[in-house]
Amino acid sequence: MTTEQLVEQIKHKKSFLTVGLDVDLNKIPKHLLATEDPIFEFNKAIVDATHHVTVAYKPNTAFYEAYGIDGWKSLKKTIEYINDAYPEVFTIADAKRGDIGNTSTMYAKAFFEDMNFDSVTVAPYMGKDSVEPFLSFEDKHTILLALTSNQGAFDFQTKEVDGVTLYKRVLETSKEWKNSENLMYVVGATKAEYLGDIRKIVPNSFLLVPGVGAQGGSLSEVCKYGMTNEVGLLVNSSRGVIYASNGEDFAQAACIEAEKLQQQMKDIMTDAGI
Ligand SMILES: O=c1ccn([C@@H]2O[C@H](COP(=O)(O)O)[C@@H](O)[C@H]2O)c(=O)[nH]1
Repeated sequence: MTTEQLVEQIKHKKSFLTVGLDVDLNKIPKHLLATEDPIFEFNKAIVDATHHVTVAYKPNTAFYEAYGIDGWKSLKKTIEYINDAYPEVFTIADAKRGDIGNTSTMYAKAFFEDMNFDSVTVAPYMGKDSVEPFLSFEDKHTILLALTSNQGAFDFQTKEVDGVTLYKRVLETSKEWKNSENLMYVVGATKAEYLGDIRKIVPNSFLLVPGVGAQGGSLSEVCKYGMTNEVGLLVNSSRGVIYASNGEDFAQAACIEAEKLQQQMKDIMTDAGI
């Protein structure tokens, strides 16, 4: 998917909501456990109930890898279902990969070719040759971790190295890499106050912003400092949407939560004249 198609979808749906498909078999409704593939059945119901207000789905691969081969099959079935039934929706493999060049090429093939995701999250700290293999895929997007939502972000990312804050160095340096137009960045919603500085370095790049909902980040603060005139944000909520209920009404409850977030996004976009 091109960035233009993503922007079109955002304007059409008046939404920049990303729903995180972080499926934990201990949290899903009990009646689904009797089905052949409970993870897929859960995801399908969530996607069918929320796609009208959602522009991206973000399965975190950890939640599938934890179930071994069966989990990986459920992930593949999920992405195939989204791509077939809702091809306009952007897909993100939250895998946080990155390795020496030839290994990164194999990671990129796994997510872009075999799984056919639109994007994958990548850790930047092995540097240019670990990221460029992802960037070479046309109409695919690499989402580099910049300033993460967790407390541990303060251990390294906000520290100064040679007079430059590390996350700022990640942003500045990565802009010089080959095909850097295919780059997006992760910035946690819990770090909204940093978004002004981040936008000085990457004024137009899309930012994937996890951390609203369960982690307590504020949607309005994120938009105040991080929104561009084409929105430029994909704001993620995982647990806050998908576990709104663990009863038989789980999909309907997820729909209600997703629609609430979309309504707030629509209001913010309208106020900004988008
Ligand atoms: O900085 C980061 C990077 C990734 N994540 C991931 O996003 C979701 C958030 O889930 P919630 O349930 O909405 O808290 C999850 O997959 C994280 O691994 C993040 O939270 N922060």
